[in-house]
Amino acid sequence: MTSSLVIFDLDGTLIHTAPDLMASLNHVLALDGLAPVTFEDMTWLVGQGAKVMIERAWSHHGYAFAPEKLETAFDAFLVHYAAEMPGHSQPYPGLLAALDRLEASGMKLAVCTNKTEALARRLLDSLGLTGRFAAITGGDTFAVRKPHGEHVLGTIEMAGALPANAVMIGDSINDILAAQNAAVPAIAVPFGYSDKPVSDFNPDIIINHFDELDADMVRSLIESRHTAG
Ligand SMILES: O=C(O)COP(=O)(O)O
Ligand SMILES: [Mg+2]
Repeated sequence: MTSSLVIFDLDGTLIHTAPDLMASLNHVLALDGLAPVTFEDMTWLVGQGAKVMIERAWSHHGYAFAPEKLETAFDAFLVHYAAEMPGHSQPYPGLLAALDRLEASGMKLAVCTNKTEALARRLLDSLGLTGRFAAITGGDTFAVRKPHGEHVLGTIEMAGALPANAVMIGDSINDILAAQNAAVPAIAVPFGYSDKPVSDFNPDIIINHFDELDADMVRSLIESRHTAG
């Protein structure tokens, strides 16, 4: 039988990265003399990768930018963000124990993030976590990214699992929609970066802390999907 697969979003789900993302974004904004964004703003700036984050911050400031400026700003962001890694970024409380529990039950783990794959790998490397995941895919790994279901399905395939045995855990509407588009059960966490309550996205279940996540929960979500047809 194929192993179950638990797929994690990265920013705001596995790792609390917003302070470092914000520092690098504010560095880029300052290059154009723009005011910094606040931590509150990060709840709607994060989710579609760094390029969209920069564009959203520019629009927020009413900054009329030429599209070619985006590549320069993105490069400046990458240099700043990668240089500080892992900075203040840390796994959320209870995460490492939850990964241990799932692995001990024979489950595979994967990461499906809209960060670029290189940045995601670098961050996970810097925290000593890369080896725990059967697959790590980013917003640039495939032709599409979350909320597209193919990003989730591609991650499942790379991890050597089957959609019928997978669940997705995330903090934003992109994660829950991507799971729904891939027809896999969705677990939402309310402690990440979302400007709307995660209950608005109709996940199958919400966990408030990683202490709640175990193999029984994953199995019952997968089984309930099968009985529901
Ligand atoms: O960095 C982002 O904008 C999104 O990253 P995530 O998909 O890991 O939440
Ligand atoms: Mg996220």
